[in-house]
Amino acid sequence: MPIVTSVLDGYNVCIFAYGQTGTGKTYTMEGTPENRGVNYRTLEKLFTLCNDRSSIMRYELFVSMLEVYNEKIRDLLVDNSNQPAKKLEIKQSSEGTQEVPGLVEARVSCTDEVWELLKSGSRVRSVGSTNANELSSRSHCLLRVTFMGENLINGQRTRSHLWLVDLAGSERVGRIEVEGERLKESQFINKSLSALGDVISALASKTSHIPYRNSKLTHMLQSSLGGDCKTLMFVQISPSAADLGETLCSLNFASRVRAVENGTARKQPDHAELFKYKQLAEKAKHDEKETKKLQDCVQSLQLRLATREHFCRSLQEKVRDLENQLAEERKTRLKQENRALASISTQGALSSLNQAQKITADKKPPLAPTKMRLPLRRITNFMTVPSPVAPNKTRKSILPVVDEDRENISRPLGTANKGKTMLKARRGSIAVRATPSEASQVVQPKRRASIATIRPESNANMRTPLQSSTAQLRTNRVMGRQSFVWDPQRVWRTSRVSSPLPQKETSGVALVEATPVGPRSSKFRGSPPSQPGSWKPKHPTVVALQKKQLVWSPLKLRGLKTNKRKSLMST
Ligand SMILES: Nc1ncnc2c1ncn2[C@@H]1O[C@H](COP(=O)(O)OP(=O)(O)OP(=O)(O)O)[C@@H](O)[C@H]1O
Repeated sequence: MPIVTSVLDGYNVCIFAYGQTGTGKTYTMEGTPENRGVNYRTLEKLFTLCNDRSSIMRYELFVSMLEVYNEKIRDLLVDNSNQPAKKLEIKQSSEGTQEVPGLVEARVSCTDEVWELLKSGSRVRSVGSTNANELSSRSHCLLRVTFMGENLINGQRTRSHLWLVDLAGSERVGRIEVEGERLKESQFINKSLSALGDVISALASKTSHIPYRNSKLTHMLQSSLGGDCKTLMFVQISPSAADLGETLCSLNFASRVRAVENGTARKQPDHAELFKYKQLAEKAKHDEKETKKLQDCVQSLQLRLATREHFCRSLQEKVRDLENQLAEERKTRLKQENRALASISTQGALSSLNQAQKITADKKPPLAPTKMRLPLRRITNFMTVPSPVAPNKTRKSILPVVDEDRENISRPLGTANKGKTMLKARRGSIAVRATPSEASQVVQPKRRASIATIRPESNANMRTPLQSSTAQLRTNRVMGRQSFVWDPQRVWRTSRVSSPLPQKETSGVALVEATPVGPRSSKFRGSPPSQPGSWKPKHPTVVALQKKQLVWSPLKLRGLKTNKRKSLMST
């Protein structure tokens, strides 16, 4: 049987018996133990072929058996004697095949197992007694054998079905004289066979619509009748001349079936395997989409990273520029500080040299300057009267200082002068202390301005122009030379040189008036001792002009010498 071999090759095969009732359809399909029917022989042949191909192919066989009785599907392999029959429905799978969910599929490995199953199913099948057949089949019996094949060489899998169908016999209701339940069964049988005839006619005429769903039988055999399967039909006819009409009908039906061309049969791949491959393909597609999304995300992150790197590079360049600028500014400032220190050291050296010369001349030990000094500022003949109130640091320094340790304080003229009311020429030294911010930037020596004045200590209300000027400067925060600007952060230190002039209270004013006031006044203004030798200035540069009662300064001394020369030359 070549058609049976096709099942093992992966083709769907359908073998069914059609004919008048009592003509031997069941006998042909099932047979007897002595004369095996098509079902047994087919399965026997298939098992033989499976054994022959065992080195190449591996098969698994599953047997299902059902009947369509009165347009109802019933599983014949279920022992439902004690339970009501479970209702089964035909469903179309995703692969386009018709499946009956819940149908028993018994795995068989040999012919004997199949035979036992067929016998058990046949016992359950609905039969009835009619005038034509004592054990007439009142239903369509369908035996489905599923073959799961796997090629051991290439791994190809197939899943094919073999349908072995024993149709109920067509019969004339009036002739067989059935009533009641048998009449109803005959009507359903004739209706389903008529639907089968319509499907065959539609398939033969190649119409667009094939009425498969007009009956459970045609619906179940849809893929076997009009699909890509191989179909074989047995036509059972009666040899009796009385059944000539039914015989002609059966032959006409067989002629239509023979005219049906379904096209080339195709191998049926394992749909489960195909479904698995489909799932793998869908998963690969999904993974590809995810990969594309991740690639887009990575690309956007790379763009953001590149943007941030560019921004960081620009910031680093800015920082580098600022560092270079800061370094240049530091260099410039360092140069300026070096220049300032050099000039200060030069001036300090000159002043020290002058002081050393004078000390040598006076044979006095030089005063050891404890701190670096700037050139003495120009001293004006204005001196402010210290205010009795506001005891701040600056004002305190203006008050008469009696500390003998202060280097700029003139020594007292004698103990006899203590307690006497007399005008004393005083010199105020104003020291400037650099603010912390300035000290951190530029190292500048403490500045000191020496101011000589004469002020009667007894009368604090009297003010000389110098005092008024000092007061005014204190108010205006401007003091000394024009280039000397008052800085509140600095501390002024004034020291006074007591004037040795024993003058009256009003003589201070006269003395001050007699003091030459010019744009270039001497740096130190003090009163010389009243008697030569009685007073010796502590500071060598401070010389008081006693006779003229003027504040003495080296510059003035130089000017006086020049004027004396000029006057001598003129005389
Ligand atoms: N070729 C045959 N050789 C011997 N007996 C046969 C043969 N064909 C049929 N019979 C006998 O005829 C009787 C009816 O046969 P069978 O039941 O197979 O008919 P049927 O077509 O299936 O009827 P129904 O359609 O009503 O089921 C049976 O008793 C069977 O043994």
